Amino acid sequence: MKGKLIIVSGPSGSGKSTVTKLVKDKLNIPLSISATTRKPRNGEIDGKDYYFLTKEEFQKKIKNDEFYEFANVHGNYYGTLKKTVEENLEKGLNVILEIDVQGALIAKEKKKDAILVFFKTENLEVLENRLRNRKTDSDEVIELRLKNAKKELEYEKKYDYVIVNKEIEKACNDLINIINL
Ligand SMILES: Nc1nc2c(ncn2[C@@H]2O[C@H](COP(=O)(O)OP(=O)(O)O)[C@@H](O)[C@H]2O)c(=O)[nH]1
Ligand SMILES: Nc1ncnc2c1ncn2[C@@H]1O[C@H](COP(=O)(O)OP(=O)(O)O)[C@@H](O)[C@H]1O
Repeated sequence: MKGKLIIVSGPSGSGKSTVTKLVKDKLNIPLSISATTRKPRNGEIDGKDYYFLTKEEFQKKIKNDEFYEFANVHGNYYGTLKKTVEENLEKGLNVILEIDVQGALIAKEKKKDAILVFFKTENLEVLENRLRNRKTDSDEVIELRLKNAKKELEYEKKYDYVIVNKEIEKACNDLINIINL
């Protein structure tokens, strides 16, 4: 049997990385590492958090048709490599992609039975507090992410499930239940 493709999106700061990492560990789902032209944050490791590429390297991969999907998000390119998705699904492994709303719709077009899960916080104030407390981004970057959050929230209705991330443990269980449906 082939694996399931689960796609997780949500505004920056909604907690999708935190919850997805915990769920992947718990269910033994392999990591799917995206490529990006964003600069690494403190503590981020190339080949673990992302494949950090130059714009030229990224564009070469676009030209060589290496991406399952890609998009420009908050001013940088992000993309999922085809091999990350296709090899694992063929092996019968579930794949979780944590990607933006544009990429999610591209992936859903390609694989109609993909399950789309949208993460959000109770309100924008909580989102802003989480982004500020994370201390990974400058004020300018946070402002842009909050501005984009309002647009991203309009995509919620296109998703199969919505998780309001209040308690981490509850959000993890919600995601596990969706995967196991
Ligand atoms: N389309 C697409 N989006 C991605 C991919 N990888 C990450 N993203 C999205 O890019 C956005 C920014 O990610 P990141 O810079 O890590 O910031 P964060 O969301 O604040 O943790 C998020 O919405 C991610 O879901 C990818 O491979 N493809
Ligand atoms: N349920 C939660 N309650 C409180 N803080 C959370 C919760 N989920 C995530 N966080 C924290 O909020 C911040 C943003 O989470 P993160 O997973 O980086 O979001 P995203 O990947 O959506 O940008 C991080 O500092 C994380 O530790």
